[in-house]
Amino acid sequence: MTSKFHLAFIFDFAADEWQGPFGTGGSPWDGKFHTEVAVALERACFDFVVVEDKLMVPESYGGSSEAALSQAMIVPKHDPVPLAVAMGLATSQLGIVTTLSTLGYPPFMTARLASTMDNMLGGRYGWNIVTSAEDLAAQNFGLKKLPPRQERYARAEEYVQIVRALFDSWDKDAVVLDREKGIYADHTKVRPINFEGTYFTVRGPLNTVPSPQHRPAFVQAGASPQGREFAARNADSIIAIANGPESMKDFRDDIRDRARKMGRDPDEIKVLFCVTPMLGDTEYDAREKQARMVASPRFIKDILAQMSALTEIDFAQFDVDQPLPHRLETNGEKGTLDMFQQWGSGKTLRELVVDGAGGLVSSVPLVGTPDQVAERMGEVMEQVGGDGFMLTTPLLRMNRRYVAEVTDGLVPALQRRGLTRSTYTPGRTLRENLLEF
Ligand SMILES: Cc1cc2nc3c(=O)[nH]c(=O)nc-3n(C[C@H](O)[C@H](O)[C@H](O)COP(=O)(O)O)c2cc1C
Repeated sequence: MTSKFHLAFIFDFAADEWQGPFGTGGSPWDGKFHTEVAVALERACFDFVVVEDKLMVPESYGGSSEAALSQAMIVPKHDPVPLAVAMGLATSQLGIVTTLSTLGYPPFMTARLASTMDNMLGGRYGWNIVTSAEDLAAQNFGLKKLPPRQERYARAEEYVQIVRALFDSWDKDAVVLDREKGIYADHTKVRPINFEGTYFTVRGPLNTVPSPQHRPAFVQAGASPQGREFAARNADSIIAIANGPESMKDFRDDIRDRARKMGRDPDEIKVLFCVTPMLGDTEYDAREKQARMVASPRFIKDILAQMSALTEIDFAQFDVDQPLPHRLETNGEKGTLDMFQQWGSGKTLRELVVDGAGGLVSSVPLVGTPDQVAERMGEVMEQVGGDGFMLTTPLLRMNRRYVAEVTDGLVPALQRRGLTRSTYTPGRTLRENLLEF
């Protein structure tokens, strides 16, 4: 019998599927559409939603921003934190995770923002820790180039150490609210951290009250050896991509081994694999939908433009009907690139896109009726060993129909099989929900 597994969802505060027949018009900028999605995810008992983020306008595909801007791909994108407030106030149990880059925010501001959010959301906030992966982003923060991965993660380790120390700069019981003695906070329970490291100097203490989780949940998506090491040390949940059940199992086992060696209980880390279910009333319907999507010339171009944005490699330079001329390397999102290029397979670029028909982040194909897909998800989790899935769409574009297929078709089918949560325990924090099974 498969034990329960966790569900999360990742989207960005960007245009919906604005050109499709079920899009919502392409202007979700008041946050209401995404908030409505968060409410639907809570109804389906998802553990959390992640708001992805990037800090640049891509110019890698064809050496121009045209592909990104004309198709609303990765950009325009609004800041995730105000959206997280709106989503948090419209829900009461769903975890809300926002991406904050260690490149863009000083650690004091991240700690302050995370503590404020966790207070406002009653212990449901999480931070998706990213180091950013683009020269174009680095150039928005005073750098000429993105530092090499090794250095980005060394800096991120120091950064997280500071953020943790800032949360601990207030004892849990520092706020006493003693009306008789006239004491709001006990100053002996609040101390500077006086941190001096290689990259940062931070005095502290934090100037917010301790939050319900004290340390909000940490989410991370490292794929390289450095990224995995960082995630195994720090994350409560890891966003992962892999190539089928065997590679999913290898990834999870690797993270758990690394965590064990660091003295952590591996069960404290929930590895959630990205999938992009394609659902239909019948299996034929679902397969037809998938075939229509991959046959569209726009889909091929959009996937390649997205790949260019994430890796800063110009995929417009390659013939789509030939194999890639050599193995590609990037200082950007290497895991995504390696999975995509399947080096040695001899496949043409078009075949690589069609192969990854679930998009760049699909760990295992899930095409069929809600019952078929639910059954398959259960089998895959059984093979992998746990912990759950991170649902999304091939190009991060959403419409209401897709959300309803997931929350009102797939999730009930999972729940009928006892595979996913069908209630929340009231009052639990995001981290407690993750640790429940
Ligand atoms: C599903 C998924 C979502 C991600 N979301 C973001 C994001 O919002 N912002 C970002 O800068 N990087 C994001 N990343 C990139 C990761 O943080 C990480 O850099 C990447 O997976 C490569 O791993 P590495 O840093 O160990 O090479 C995401 C990666 C994946 C697989």
